[in-house]
Amino acid sequence: MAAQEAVDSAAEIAVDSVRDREIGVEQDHLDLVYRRLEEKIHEAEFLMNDAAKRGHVGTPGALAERDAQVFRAGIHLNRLNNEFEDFLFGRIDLLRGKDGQKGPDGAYTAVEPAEGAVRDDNTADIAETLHIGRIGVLDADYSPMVIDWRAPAAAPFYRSTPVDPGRVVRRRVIRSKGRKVLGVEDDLMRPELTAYLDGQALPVVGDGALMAALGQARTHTMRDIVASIQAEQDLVIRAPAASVTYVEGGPGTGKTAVALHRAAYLLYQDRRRYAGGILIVSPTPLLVAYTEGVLPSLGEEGQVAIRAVGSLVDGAEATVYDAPSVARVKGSSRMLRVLRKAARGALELGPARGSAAPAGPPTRLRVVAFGRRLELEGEQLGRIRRAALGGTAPVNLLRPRARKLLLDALWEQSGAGSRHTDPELAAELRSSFDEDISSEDDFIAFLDAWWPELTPRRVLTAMGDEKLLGRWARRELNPGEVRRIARSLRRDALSVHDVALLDELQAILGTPAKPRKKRELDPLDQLTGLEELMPVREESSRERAERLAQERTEYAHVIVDEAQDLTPMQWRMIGRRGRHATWTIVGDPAQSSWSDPDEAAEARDEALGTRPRRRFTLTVNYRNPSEIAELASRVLTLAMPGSAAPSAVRSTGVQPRFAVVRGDGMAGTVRAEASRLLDQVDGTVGVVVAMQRREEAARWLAGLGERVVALGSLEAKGLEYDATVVVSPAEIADESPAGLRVLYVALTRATQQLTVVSAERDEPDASGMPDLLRD
Ligand SMILES: Nc1ncnc2c1ncn2[C@@H]1O[C@H](COP(=O)(O)OP(=O)(O)OP(=O)(O)O)[C@@H](O)[C@H]1O
Repeated sequence: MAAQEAVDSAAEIAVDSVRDREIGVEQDHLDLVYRRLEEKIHEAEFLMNDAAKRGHVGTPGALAERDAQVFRAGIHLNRLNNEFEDFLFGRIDLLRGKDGQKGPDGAYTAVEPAEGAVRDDNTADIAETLHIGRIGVLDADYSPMVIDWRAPAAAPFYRSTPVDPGRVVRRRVIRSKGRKVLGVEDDLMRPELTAYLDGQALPVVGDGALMAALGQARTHTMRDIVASIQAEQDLVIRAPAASVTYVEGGPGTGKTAVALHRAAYLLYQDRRRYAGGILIVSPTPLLVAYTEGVLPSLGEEGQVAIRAVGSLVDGAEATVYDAPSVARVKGSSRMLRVLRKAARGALELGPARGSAAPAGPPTRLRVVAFGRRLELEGEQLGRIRRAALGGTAPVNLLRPRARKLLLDALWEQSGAGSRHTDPELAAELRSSFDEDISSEDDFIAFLDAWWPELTPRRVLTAMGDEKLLGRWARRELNPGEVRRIARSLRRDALSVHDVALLDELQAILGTPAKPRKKRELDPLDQLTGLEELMPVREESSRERAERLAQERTEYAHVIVDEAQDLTPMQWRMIGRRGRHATWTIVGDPAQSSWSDPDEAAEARDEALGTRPRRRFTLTVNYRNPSEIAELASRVLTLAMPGSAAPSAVRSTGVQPRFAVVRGDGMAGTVRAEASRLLDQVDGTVGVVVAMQRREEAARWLAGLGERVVALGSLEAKGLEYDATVVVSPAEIADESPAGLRVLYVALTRATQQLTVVSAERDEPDASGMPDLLRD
């Protein structure tokens, strides 16, 4: 026994010394890279100082040049400073390549080994070593010291697998913090080979980087996966941007991670094109907050807007949830016809409350022309309104047409047209008639009240009146639906579905062209003309991102995460933001909380038009251990018979735990289970309950600290925790028509441990397992 221990400990010491040596090798390289980076920072600072000096010259040309230099140097400095932290993370050791050509990044381009690179006795020499990082760094001779992870030469780091290794022999992930290398993890892509580097056998350290990454404790923010992107994910990230890239995959297959890395890749690959902005649409503000840090960690911030689907309309923010029966109607494309009717109907309500004009629609137009009184009323006005609304333009933009039709009717009533036979004279008279009437106060007041400028909010509020909505929705909704929708629109706050309705209304109403506001100038600058030459204050990248997000209504590329949840009305809203865009759509039909997937698919296809689709499927579950994945797959079988769950990449040996609510009630049981998990894991614990219990669940957990959160089932979308407590599967499943799929989402959030708490309605068996989860 003692002898065996001595052998084991000798082996451990040997492994440790190889590890230390290899860490030292990478440390040497990192030191060199830092030295080079410091030189570059000095260069950038010199550029900035030099540019500042030129500012004293004062000619417009020198100032413009100074601005350009400061801008470039500022970007450079910013990137270098930001990306110093943990920016070198990978290395590949490669066999000699087929073509012997170097690509633009200084690395050899061939993916396949040259003939003879592997000798007959299965030995080979390493011909090239590449380091991969968040940015590329060249040495003074333009040889690559670090290759940007998005460059073509870095692709083998991600693509190579033991099945299809290409030139890669060893793939190494380097863990570093600031200037210090902390560890290395190797994967051998050609384990059958004995490879030599500089005459020495190639050492191998660790059990592989992926497992190390997956086992880490979770925090409340997502980490990038740049060091361990897997081959099937890499294919999606680097897929050409053309048309529509469609990615499906079960829970935990990395869809969100892939979507974020793809945004960074697209920017790297064609920054000019994506200056038009990339929009990432996320289902909830929680998921936005969870994923927000990933792009900055990849060195990208300014061009990408991540927005929750309930925050896509400026000035509107979804803060409440609709009951499933209300959501089902509001999200459906039936609402389109209701909104068109409502937008037209709301014209008849007269001026907005609070405006100077008398309340209610005016019934009579009275003006004086050629010394006589002209009047339009009743049916005549109704006819004119209907004729004006026959136009195809948005309702607010039809106002000039309505004005013209009113003037036509008044002109006809005046009889002046028949008094002049000379067409030129008649036209002149008509134009001065129009001008006189249009500037009359009575006419202006009438038009404002009779064809008020409508805002989406005003129409939506009007739809809260059950009688009016009943009239506008007569052909589309039944009386029960009208009652429920009207009631939901009478509350102060908006739901995610209301936001899509507002956006649709904006499209139906249109925005009348406003005169452009002139920028206010400092009077002194105006006198000296200095204003033109002053450089604009530099924005921080966050300010810039916010400004772009506000100014922008259309994007060059749109990425939709959790696309399976979008309703037809939401697809229309997002479609308007990407009319000329290329798209990446990421989703999993099995996790859809929308009750009519076919209708949503139709709306999606309409939003995407006829652009060709490129489809990818992700097949490996990186989040859940097999023990949790197996349990969740039972619900998948109920929710979507015949569909396959992704295969879990690891197992922990810890089975899900089943607890049953007993004497002390649900609050006590859930609190006790959450506390237990807090003791067992280092990271976060999520407690998922039916939507109706969200608030009480937060109270159950009061005082347990920040590592634990309570979530409604719909809020859990896309998030993950070290451990989860899923409370009453039956309650979650019964809450909506898509309840089983929502339960599937809830059960697939944990990276380590899952506890299921059952109440009476779950019909638990003797072991506490609820009916829905039994095999
Ligand atoms: N290649 C990888 N290396 C390391 N971690 C990975 C990798 N791919 C995915 N992960 C991790 O797996 C987890 C799940 O990823 P992600 O949330 O992107 O999956 P998803 O497909 O969007 O899941 P869901 O559909 O359930 O929301 C995350 O913690 C992510 O960091």
